[in-house]
Amino acid sequence: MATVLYLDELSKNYGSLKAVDRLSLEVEAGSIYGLLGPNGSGKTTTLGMVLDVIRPSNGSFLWFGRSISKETKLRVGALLETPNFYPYLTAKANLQVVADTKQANHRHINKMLDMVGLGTRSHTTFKGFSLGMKQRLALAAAMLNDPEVLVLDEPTNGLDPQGIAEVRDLITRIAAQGKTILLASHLLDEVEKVCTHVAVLQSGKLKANGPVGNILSAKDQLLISAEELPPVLQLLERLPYVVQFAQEKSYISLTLSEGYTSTDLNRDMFAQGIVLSQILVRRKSLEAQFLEITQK
Ligand SMILES: Nc1ncnc2c1ncn2[C@@H]1O[C@H](COP(=O)(O)OP(=O)(O)OP(=O)(O)O)[C@@H](O)[C@H]1O
Repeated sequence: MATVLYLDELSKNYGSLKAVDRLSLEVEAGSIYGLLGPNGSGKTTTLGMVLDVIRPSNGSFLWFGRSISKETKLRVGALLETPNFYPYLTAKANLQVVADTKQANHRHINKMLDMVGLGTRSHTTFKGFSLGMKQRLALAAAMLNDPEVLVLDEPTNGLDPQGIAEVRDLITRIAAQGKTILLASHLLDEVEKVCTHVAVLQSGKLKANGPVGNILSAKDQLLISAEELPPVLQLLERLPYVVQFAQEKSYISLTLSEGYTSTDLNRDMFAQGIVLSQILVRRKSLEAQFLEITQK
């Protein structure tokens, strides 16, 4: 996979505050890369630096293997905050204005309005739009010159649940067209639902990064008990899908490989003549995992 964006020890200091502290990461083509972190963790500053609106204090970054330039900027669309569209112009007229400033072809406008689900509302004035529709129009504007990469800062901020669902769906549809998306969010479940990769930031520092499934997958823990624990422990040794187990007083806690459930375990125990008296699933919340990562 080609590397779209490469950050090498990128840093930004505001006086003594290290807003972004030696951040290194790689965004691969076709990924939906989430920058996840609480307010003030440096997400917006990072996006600002790679979009050339904030000057880094140290470190460097490359887009498509090159320093940022007019040419690389044309390949990256951005949505940093809800843009100021003209309230009394229609959705279509607003996109015409944006197309002119970006020197993008007007023939993409209808296609983009359709893509963001505003095709039938192209003649509605911007002021009549819900917040979700405004955000979708902003995404259409960012996509007008057909960039390979979209950079989005908190794209669902302030939206109601329906607006959130629409924008998230739109992001995954855009990615399905082969675009790369870099998305900053403080919402764990947003990153888990939308992103393929994640970098967890805290106080400007990278705490963890990798595929979302590796970093944020909450493995359920099973708690089981039986009248006699030794035969259970012996069988657990032999079951290939048991990742780890430990006896805790009168019960055993364990985790299973991806794709296996308590039903598989119960069936295999029963086949060996073991009747489990209790099976409990203890779900590890994403929040608990996030705390684990950020407290490391
Ligand atoms: N222009 C500035 N001058 C001084 N400090 C700044 C400036 N911009 C950001 N900061 C500080 O840098 C840190 C990182 O801010 P940043 O906006 O990048 O975080 P964030 O993760 O995007 O948070 P949020 O979601 O609240 O925007 C914060 O402590 C913030 O107060």
